[in-house]
Amino acid sequence: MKKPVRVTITGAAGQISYSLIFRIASGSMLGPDQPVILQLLEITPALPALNGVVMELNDCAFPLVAGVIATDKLEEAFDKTDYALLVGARPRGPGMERKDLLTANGGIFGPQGKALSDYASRDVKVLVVGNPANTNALIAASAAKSLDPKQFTAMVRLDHNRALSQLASKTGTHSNDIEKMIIWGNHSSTQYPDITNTLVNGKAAKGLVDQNWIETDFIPTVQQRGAAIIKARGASSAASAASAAVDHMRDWALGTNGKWVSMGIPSDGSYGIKPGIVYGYPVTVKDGKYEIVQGLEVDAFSRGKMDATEQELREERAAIEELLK
Ligand SMILES: NC(=O)C1=CN([C@@H]2O[C@H](COP(=O)(O)OP(=O)(O)OC[C@H]3O[C@@H](n4cnc5c(N)ncnc54)[C@H](O)[C@@H]3O)[C@@H](O)[C@H]2O)C=CC1
Ligand SMILES: O=C([O-])CC(=O)C(=O)O
Repeated sequence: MKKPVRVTITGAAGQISYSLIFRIASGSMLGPDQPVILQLLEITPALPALNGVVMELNDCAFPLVAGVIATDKLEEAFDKTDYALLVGARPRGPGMERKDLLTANGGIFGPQGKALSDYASRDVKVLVVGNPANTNALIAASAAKSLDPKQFTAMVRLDHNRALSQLASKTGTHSNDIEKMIIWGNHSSTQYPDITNTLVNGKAAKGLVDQNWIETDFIPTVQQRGAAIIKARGASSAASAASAAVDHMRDWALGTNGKWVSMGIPSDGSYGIKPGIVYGYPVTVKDGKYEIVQGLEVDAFSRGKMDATEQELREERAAIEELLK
C-alpha cells in the first residue's frame, strides 16, 4: 500500500459532496491502491450535517480511508493537503446565470486561496467547482501568494462529458468512441463546445453531423445543460458534477496517456487568449503536469465563440478586480 495522501473537500455537507466524498473514498479518483485522508470543510452551522456524512462514511468501512477530519477551520482543512476540491459555495436557482453568484461566492475563495498558500503541500493540486468556477479559481490563485497559479484549475469537465454524451447519442456511438472534444472558455452559457477536431471511431465528427445541428442543437444544449437539470430536478447537477470532479482530478494526478481533456486553467496567451483569466483549454497530462494542446487551426466561427467567452471572463474579472489585490 502507498503512503496516504490528503484530500480536502469543501462544502462537504452539500449535495455534490454527498456523491463526491464516497467516490473518492472508494478509490475512483486516485486509484485502488492509494489510501486517502479526507479533510472535510464546512461552515459552522453545517457541522451537524457534516457529522452525519462522516457517520455514513465510517459505516462504509472503506479500505482506502486512512483518516477523516471534519472541521470549520481553514487551517485544519488545508493542512498539508495534496488535493483540494473547492466545492463549497452557493448554487444557483432557476432563472439565474452562474455569474449572478459572483458576489455571494467570490468572498469564499480569497481566504481559501490564502489558507492553501499557508498550509497546503507545496505541490497541491486545486480544483474549483463552486460557481462561477473560472473566476473563483482566479480569485483563489491570486490570494495564494506562495503557490504557482497553475496549481489552480476550474472545472469544465462536466461540460466536456456532457458534450461527449450529446455527440455519442447523435452519432449512435458510445462516448468511449469519441476523442479530441474541447470546451473552450467559461463554465457558463458562453462556453464553446468545439467538435472541429473531434473524432468518432477515428472519423471526423464534422463529417457525421451537419453544421445546423452543431449550431442550433449541440452547442446550445451543452451550454444550457446546467439550467435544464435545475429545471428538471429542482436542484443543480450533483452526481454528474461529482463524477466530473473525479475525472478532472484523476486525469491531472494520473495522466491522460495522450488523450485530450478540457480543464479551466490560467490563460497564457495560447490561442490569442491573453493572461489574466482562467479559461477552458484542451490539455493532455503527463507526470502530474498539464499542457495545452497546441497548433490547432481556429476558423472564423470558432474564433467568434472563443472571443465571446473570453469577453465574459474579462467582465467577470472586472467585477471582482478588488478581490485580486
Ligand atoms: N463547475 C461545475 O461544473 C459545477 C459547479 N457547481 C457549483 O458547485 C457549488 C456547490 O453545489 P452543491 O453541492 O449543489 O451546493 P449545496 O448548497 O448543496 O452545498 C454547498 C455546501 O457548501 C457549504 N459552504 C458554503 N460556504 C462555505 C465555505 N465558505 N466553506 C465551506 N463550505 C461552505 C454549504 O454549507 C453547503 O453545505 C455551487 O456553487 C454550484 O453552482 C455545481 C455543478 C457543476
Ligand atoms: O448550472 C448550474 O448552476 C450548476 C452547474 O454549474 C452545472 O450543472 O453545470
